[in-house]
Amino acid sequence: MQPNNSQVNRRIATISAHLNPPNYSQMEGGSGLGRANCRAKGGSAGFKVAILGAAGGIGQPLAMLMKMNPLVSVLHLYDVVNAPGVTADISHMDTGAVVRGFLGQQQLEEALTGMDLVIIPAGVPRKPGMTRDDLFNINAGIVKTLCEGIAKCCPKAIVNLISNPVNSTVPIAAEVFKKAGTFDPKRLLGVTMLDVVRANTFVAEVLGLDPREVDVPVVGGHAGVTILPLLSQVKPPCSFTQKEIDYLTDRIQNGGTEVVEGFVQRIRQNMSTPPFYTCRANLAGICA
Ligand SMILES: NC(=O)C1=CN([C@@H]2O[C@H](COP(=O)(O)OP(=O)(O)OC[C@H]3O[C@@H](n4cnc5c(N)ncnc54)[C@H](O)[C@@H]3O)[C@@H](O)[C@H]2O)C=CC1
Ligand SMILES: O=C([O-])CC(=O)C(=O)O
Repeated sequence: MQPNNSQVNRRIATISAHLNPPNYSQMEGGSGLGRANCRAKGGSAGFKVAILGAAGGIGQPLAMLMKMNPLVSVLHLYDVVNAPGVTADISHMDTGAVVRGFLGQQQLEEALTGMDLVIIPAGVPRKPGMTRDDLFNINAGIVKTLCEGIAKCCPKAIVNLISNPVNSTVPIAAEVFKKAGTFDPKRLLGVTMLDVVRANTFVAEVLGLDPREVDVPVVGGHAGVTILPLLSQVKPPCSFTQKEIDYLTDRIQNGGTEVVEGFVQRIRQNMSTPPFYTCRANLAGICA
């Protein structure tokens, strides 16, 4: 059956709304997006998510996973390089979320306005021989600027910080939000789930179990000795010899270094970020 004129006009309006999104900062007094303006393609409501650093090794597959997530209706991809190409690619996926790209600091505020969740993998990753702390000087400044934008444009958003050193970037974000009067400890999360994932894997190997059946609580931070696996609290309940405890603690605390050092050859050959590491960090972001 042929669509009638009004149906055709509605379809054209929908397509042009996706291609030419409204200027959010001028809507609703600049106080954020209304639900009615945040529908996914097909019309379902959902969360508005921004990824800052979306063109990087973590950002790109994270963008893909978010585009696959049925809870997400609007996905904003921001980076200082390559955002248009990544946005075009991700937007071709046949899932509901509307994807929009933002390039460079002049578009940061537009990328952030009205967001419910902001995930930050922006910054530099470490190379073999570096500690996460070696990233502090450069990543601290990046995170500070991005968080100032969040405080201004989406002060109620939940913020997931992936950029390292997480032990320091989270306090930096907290200080920025305190200064702006928007700090809420329940809404600021450092992404450390990768430590839990590694702990589950290594403990399952020692116990001879399927990792999906193992739950190891890990507390503390996300670097070396600040990563504290609670091996006395493992589910299912079990016990370890001192040798096993030493082995597991060391392996869990240095899992990131194991990956970074292991890919020295890959980096020399200018190959991209290792796939499992990327995927796990992204799952960590989603689960945090
Ligand atoms: N918390 C965790 O579990 C994990 C954290 N990481 C950390 O995540 C960060 C990103 O790692 P990768 O994606 O592998 O690095 P990458 O170098 O592949 O990507 C970083 C991206 O950030 C962008 N960027 C740089 N400055 C920016 C700015 N001012 N605004 C917006 N975007 C900016 C870059 O253009 C690039 O696209 C690193 O600091 C790394 O250490 C990595 C793995 C796990
Ligand atoms: O170790 C790194 O540099 C990246 C990271 O945080 C991890 O893999 O846990």
